[in-house]
Amino acid sequence: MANTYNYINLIAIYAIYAMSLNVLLGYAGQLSVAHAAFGAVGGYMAAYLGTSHGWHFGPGLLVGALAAGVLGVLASLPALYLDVRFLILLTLALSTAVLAVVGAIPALGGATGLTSLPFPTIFGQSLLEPSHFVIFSVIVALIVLAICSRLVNSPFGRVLRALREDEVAARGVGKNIVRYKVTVFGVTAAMAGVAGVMLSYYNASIQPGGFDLSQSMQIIAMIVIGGTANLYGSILGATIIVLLDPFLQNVVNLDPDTAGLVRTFIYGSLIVIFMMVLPQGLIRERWTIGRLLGRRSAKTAGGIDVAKLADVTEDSNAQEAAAEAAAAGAGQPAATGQLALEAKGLRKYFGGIRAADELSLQLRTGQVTGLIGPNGAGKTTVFNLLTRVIPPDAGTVSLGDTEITEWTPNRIAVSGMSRSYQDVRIWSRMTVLENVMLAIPHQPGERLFNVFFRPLAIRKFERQAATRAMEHLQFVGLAEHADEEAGSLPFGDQKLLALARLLATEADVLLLDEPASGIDIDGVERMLGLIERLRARGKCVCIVEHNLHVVERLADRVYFMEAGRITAEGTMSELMQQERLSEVYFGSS
Ligand SMILES: Nc1ncnc2c1ncn2[C@@H]1O[C@H](COP(=O)(O)OP(=O)(O)OP(=O)(O)O)[C@@H](O)[C@H]1O
Repeated sequence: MANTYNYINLIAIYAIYAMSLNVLLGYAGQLSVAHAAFGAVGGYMAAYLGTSHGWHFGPGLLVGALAAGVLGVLASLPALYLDVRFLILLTLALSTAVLAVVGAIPALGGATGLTSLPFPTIFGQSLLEPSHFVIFSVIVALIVLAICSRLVNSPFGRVLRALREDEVAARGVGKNIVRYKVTVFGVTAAMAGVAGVMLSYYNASIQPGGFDLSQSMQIIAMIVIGGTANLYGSILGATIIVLLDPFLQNVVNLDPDTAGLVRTFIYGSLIVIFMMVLPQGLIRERWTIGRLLGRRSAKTAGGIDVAKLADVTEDSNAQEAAAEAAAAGAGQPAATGQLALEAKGLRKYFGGIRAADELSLQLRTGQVTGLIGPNGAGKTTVFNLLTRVIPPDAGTVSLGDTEITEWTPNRIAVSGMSRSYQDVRIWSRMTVLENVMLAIPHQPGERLFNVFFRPLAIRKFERQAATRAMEHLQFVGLAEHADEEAGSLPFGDQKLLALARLLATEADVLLLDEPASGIDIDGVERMLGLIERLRARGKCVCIVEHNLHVVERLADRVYFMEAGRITAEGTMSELMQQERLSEVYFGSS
């Protein structure tokens, strides 16, 4: 029986590790091999305070979690500037550094660590035996499950999933990815700190070796096997990995040393096998207990039932009007022909490549402006400069009367200008509805404080957001696909989804990068019709497009670009008269 309690305690503690890493890795897509090291920081902090300063377990647990959280925040800062692949190296270096430091501090016992930790006491009760500890460890694991579940099933968690799939697109709809990354590193490291404190107090000792890379790999194995982006999967993974040891020793009859080696070999092999054969693990992302019991689970991150929004999809004039109004944004249509955006003297060189030079343009409300030119002329670079995805070497950009040259891309996106991408960049593993909802600006549920302390406000906003998103989907004709995974849509529908997402940002200046490329004739017709309706509602639209028929039909004014410069402008028919344009497009002079 004592053994059973022991395993339950270990499963609970490792489930805390695994669930918190799953939020960071499985949901937010931030690869970290330093999770055990965060546990070490928490564990050492509490153990030191307990052994040297007589601190009680409870305050030590809180301070340990806080210390690990602070280290998590610090680790996130260089992570902001690194491609996700280099995060492994960063966190590996961090893990090695943490263990080297704790191993070198005499007050922390060097390589032998700290031993004879006092028995933990909770509300005056000493937890002397595994059977005493078990209620506490299970309760803490359930609290961590509740916290993680609330986090990932909130609008905040929806943004984390968008970061995992396409950070650029998340920034493009106005999400401050710095805030999300720092928060998720800090919160998950703090939870790892809790696991580290519990593990050291449970073992009554702490050594650097208990938190090394193999421990981190063990936690990663729990996630990969159980299910990335599924918290129940983390608990299952923790159970499998913890019980592997007694299985090898008691069932296969290996001695403890051999069992240790075989176990490490099995982790490594299982990680590789699962990643190749079952990359989402035993329990897939969208599997919930309800779904496993046969209930159809079609809820948004904020818990809104998609089926209940289905009436929006029914065809009626009122809903058409709502969709039209949602697409145009609140309020009256802006007066046609007003200056909405002006760029002056933009310059961008990539080494010796001139992508933009002395480039000035104006975009007006209620008009479609075309940006055309041969491959490599710099058209997409212009969009990148206007939205500051890349900073210009020189020049200014103004949105209305406000200069926005130095603004961040996310600030620009929530201030009235948003863009689409040649390669759509939808969040494939999220539903169609979630893709659109995520782009709605100023959501209270995207703030951590509100996630835990203002659930009613979140629910109310979420209901409104879901309705608005359905109206945008209605506008582009995708409402009946709301609950489908976005990646499963045909490419033409993905382009329409990208347009709906763009409209959800409520921007008045819309930059569309090749909206009609790669789709069939019916799709092109549908897309053009939608853009015309947006223009009629006063939106300022700029399209980059190679298909001159599309430009001719849509654009009120056209800029022709070559080698980073605008070399001609006018209506399409005016430009068609120019020899240079025929030469570039039709190869004649
Ligand atoms: N981030 C970058 N780093 C280096 N060079 C770049 C970068 N972005 C664009 N370029 C270069 O700048 C030039 C303009 O590229 P851009 O993609 O803006 O052209 P484009 O007119 O949109 O082309 P296409 O019609 O083929 O999409 C090209 O030579 C391209 O290789």
